[in-house]
Amino acid sequence: MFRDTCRRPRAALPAQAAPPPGPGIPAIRAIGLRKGYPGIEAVRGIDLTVGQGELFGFLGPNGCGKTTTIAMLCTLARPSEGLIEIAGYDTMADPGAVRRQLGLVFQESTLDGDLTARENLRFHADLYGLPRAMVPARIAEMLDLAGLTDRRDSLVRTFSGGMRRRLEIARGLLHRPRVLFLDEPTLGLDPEARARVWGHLHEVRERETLTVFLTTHYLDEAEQCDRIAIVSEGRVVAQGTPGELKSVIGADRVVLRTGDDPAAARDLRERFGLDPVGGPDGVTVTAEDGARLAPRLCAGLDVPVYAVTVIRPSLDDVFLHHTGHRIRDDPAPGPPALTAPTGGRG
Ligand SMILES: Nc1ncnc2c1ncn2[C@@H]1O[C@H](COP(=O)(O)OP(=O)(O)OP(=O)(O)O)[C@@H](O)[C@H]1O
Repeated sequence: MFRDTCRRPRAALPAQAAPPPGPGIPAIRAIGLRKGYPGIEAVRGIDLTVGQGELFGFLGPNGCGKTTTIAMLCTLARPSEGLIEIAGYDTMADPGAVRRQLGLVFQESTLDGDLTARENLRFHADLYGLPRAMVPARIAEMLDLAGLTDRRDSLVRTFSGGMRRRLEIARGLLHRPRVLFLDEPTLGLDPEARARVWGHLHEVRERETLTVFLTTHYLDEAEQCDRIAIVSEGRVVAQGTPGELKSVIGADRVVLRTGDDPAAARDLRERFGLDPVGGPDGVTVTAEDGARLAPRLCAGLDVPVYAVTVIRPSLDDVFLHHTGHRIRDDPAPGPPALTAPTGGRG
């Protein structure tokens, strides 16, 4: 959550959309980023490179330094050490040019409930100094994108949580930023509202050339990221695509429910060279590619196979492996499982 280190910029911001960064220039580049507060080193040497157009997830347990890092990337807090470039602009040397590149959506709503949706957007357009002639059309475009055109003249305090989030994202995009920072964009929303916010985000990414830097504690949101960095105690401890991160921590598990588990275990050992483990759910083997192995096992065992389940390592397993915590403190949903009933042989 953003605290006092992290305030919205007060000064009016530049009028023109920033020119696009040249090809090959990262949307975000941070080198050796550190930030200390009295008695605590919140960020302890973070390196990050985020490419143009990426949906980048920044995950970590509470208090690991995510918000402090975002505050520095957004020019809202000064690093104790390190270099940051946003679309090639140095945050320290050229903060104005950097802010022109940024859209910010914080955990806590900064909408004015006593203004309408349209008035909130107009206020933001004035704050960012958008050319007056383009404001009505851009506001209409953003309201349309947020699915709020028919509520444009309603007071924001009458909006649901999901509508507010969509309006906040629309507002963050009004001045055509190159990089959108989203701090827990769907926190506290019900599943339907979360799905709509994500639908909105995907549509935005199709329409606008945009890099999204996202923090989330939701597993399904992390799964949608192109790449993820996992932070623990102020450092990046793992980085990669969701698939890469999962493949590093281990293999798939294939669980077989059979008519004769001891015989199946013997077959698995002798014919397939596997190392089966028995349990209440059946016989389990591990494999690099469980989905490919499962049909071979079904076809090759002499005992009847009633069901086969392939369990892949989840991002939650990855998170636990690197940080010692689950992504959420409350029980997370289990990993996606492919269960195929089968007649087997015999
Ligand atoms: N202004 C501040 N003064 C002193 N300590 C701070 C300040 N802001 C953050 N901290 C401390 O720095 C550490 C990192 O905080 P930060 O808010 O960056 O973590 P976070 O990963 O964003 O946590 P959360 O997921 O709970 O929002 C924490 O120990 C926090 O208490």
